[in-house]
Amino acid sequence: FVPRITSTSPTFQISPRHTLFGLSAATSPSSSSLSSSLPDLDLNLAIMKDLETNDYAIVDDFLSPTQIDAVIEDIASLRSDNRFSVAGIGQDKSNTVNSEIRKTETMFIYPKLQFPTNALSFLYPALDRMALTLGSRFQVKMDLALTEALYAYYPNGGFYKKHIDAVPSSASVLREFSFLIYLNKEWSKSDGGCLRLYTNDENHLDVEPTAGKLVIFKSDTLPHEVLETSAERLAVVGWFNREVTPGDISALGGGDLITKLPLLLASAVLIGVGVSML
Ligand SMILES: O=C(O)CCC(=O)C(=O)O
Ligand SMILES: [Fe+2]
Repeated sequence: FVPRITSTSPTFQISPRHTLFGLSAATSPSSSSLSSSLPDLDLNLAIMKDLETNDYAIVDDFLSPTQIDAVIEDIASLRSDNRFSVAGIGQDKSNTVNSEIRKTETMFIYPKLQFPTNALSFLYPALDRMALTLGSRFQVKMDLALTEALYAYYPNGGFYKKHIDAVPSSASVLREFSFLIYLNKEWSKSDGGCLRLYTNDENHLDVEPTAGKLVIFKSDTLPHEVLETSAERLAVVGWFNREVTPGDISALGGGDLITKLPLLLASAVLIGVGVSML
């Protein structure tokens, strides 16, 4: 039995209708005054149900237009300050750039920046709440100190080949949920760049990275890839990690996790670590 999210959650007590994890999504003009005064549990519940049944969930209007603009501005200004670097992939000891697997530029936004930008000051609390909500729904103890996230900029021609985010025998096994928030206004089908979710052996689902959309999926079960994009493609990409258990340490023979944990706490080195090609 998984408890229903109740109104005792502080997130929902103070939240207006159509608020997800503290971020106000676009409100429906047709909602009645009564329902607009109630917290919107159904939308949250729908996400949780989707995640439970399909291992993924998609919310089209997670960010408001103002929030979308704030994150886009943030990425533009951080890129012009040269805060982005070409992303590497591979095993941790040789986290070398392999453009055959992934072509993108990234900037870590976790561990949290000491002086959060305008966008990060609403993203950080929203992401923390999201991790806690998911943890309580799925009865997993999340460790917010281990949250990883980055801004990703895919240039024209960017892509990321099929992979899974949580790989056994590596510290990435702590990743419970992967999340993506897309920031691409005026996206058109001909731009390519879809997130392809391999929902089972025979089927896949292509998700367009349109502005404001949130995608959450189980990190260990859902292979996915970014199809080549012919337009610049912006995303917030991240992973909510669960607490380390003694079982993790013995399962990994101590080696991987013990050597990586201090690093993991100091900086999000898991990116590209243990992400295996399928
Ligand atoms: O940019 C995306 O849509 C997905 C990125 C991804 O899968 C990853 O960084 O692990
Ligand atoms: Fe991924």
